[in-house]
Amino acid sequence: MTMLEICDLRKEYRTGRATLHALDGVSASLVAGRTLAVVGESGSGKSTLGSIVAGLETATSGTVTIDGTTVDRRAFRGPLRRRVQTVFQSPLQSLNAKFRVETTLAEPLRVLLRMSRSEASTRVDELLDAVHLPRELRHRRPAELSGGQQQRVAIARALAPDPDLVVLDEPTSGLDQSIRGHIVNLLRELQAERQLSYIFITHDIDVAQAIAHDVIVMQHGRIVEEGGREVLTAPTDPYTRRLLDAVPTLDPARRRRHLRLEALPAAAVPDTPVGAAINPPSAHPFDEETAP
Ligand SMILES: Nc1ncnc2c1ncn2[C@@H]1O[C@H](COP(=O)(O)OP(=O)(O)OP(=O)(O)O)[C@@H](O)[C@H]1O
Repeated sequence: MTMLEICDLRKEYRTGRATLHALDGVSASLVAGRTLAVVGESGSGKSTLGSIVAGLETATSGTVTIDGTTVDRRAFRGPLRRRVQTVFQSPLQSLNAKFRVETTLAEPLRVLLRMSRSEASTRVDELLDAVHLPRELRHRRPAELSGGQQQRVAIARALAPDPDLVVLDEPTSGLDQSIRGHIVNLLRELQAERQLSYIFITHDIDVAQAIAHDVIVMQHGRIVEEGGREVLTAPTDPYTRRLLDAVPTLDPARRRRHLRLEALPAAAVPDTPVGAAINPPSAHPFDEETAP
């Protein structure tokens, strides 16, 4: 079922006398339980799109609906505040440096799910388990964690209020190559367990291939190509081809080992909806992959 509809979205910024079209008529949709990867060069409008969907910015015109509810500031004062969460490139954008992990994770539970202190405390352990972090880390502050651990805490924080849609804006870009694969695997595992829908913004084509079910390629605020993962292996648009050509050439098997991606059980891949232009689940690039 389509959960997200983006219709003719425009975002303009006035810069002096000029008008910059950060988004210039973007339309897209996302079926529940799937990942829409948004790729494109720097400045193409990816983050602007994610910020509007996440209710962090308002569009100049156009609409975004989530399960039929129009996304606007008012909607984000209601249930959408719980249902849509974000993960950013820098975990420190989501984590308060002064707070211990347990405070960071308990806050959305207390505020958005109205849990008691003891309920929230138990749930903090469950969230740490879900992102494969030792429970003892609950007593640490962000500075006492590695970059990968910080990003796992940021993901746990996004999961805390039990969202339906997570907007991930370059969540692996600040991490070492070896850690990226672990985070991608974690996100895929969480998606399968919780039927999460993702908007995954990235300039990293390998990561996009690893996580995407559907892809949009953006340039100058417009979609220049869209489709299933094959957009990233057999692009038809010259801009997408140039984007892919800019990626250092590694053969696909080496890329997968590079990212340390693990196979998920077949059932973990969301069902292919009827009529969706994407590869069947068995064609997922990592289904046949075993960890190196
Ligand atoms: N607050 C703002 N004021 C003016 N221009 C802005 C503002 N925010 C973004 N822009 C411009 O809008 C365009 C799209 O920016 P956006 O951050 O969405 O691109 P992006 O594809 O996410 O880039 P990157 O990968 O570098 O983050 C850029 O030209 C950017 O300079």
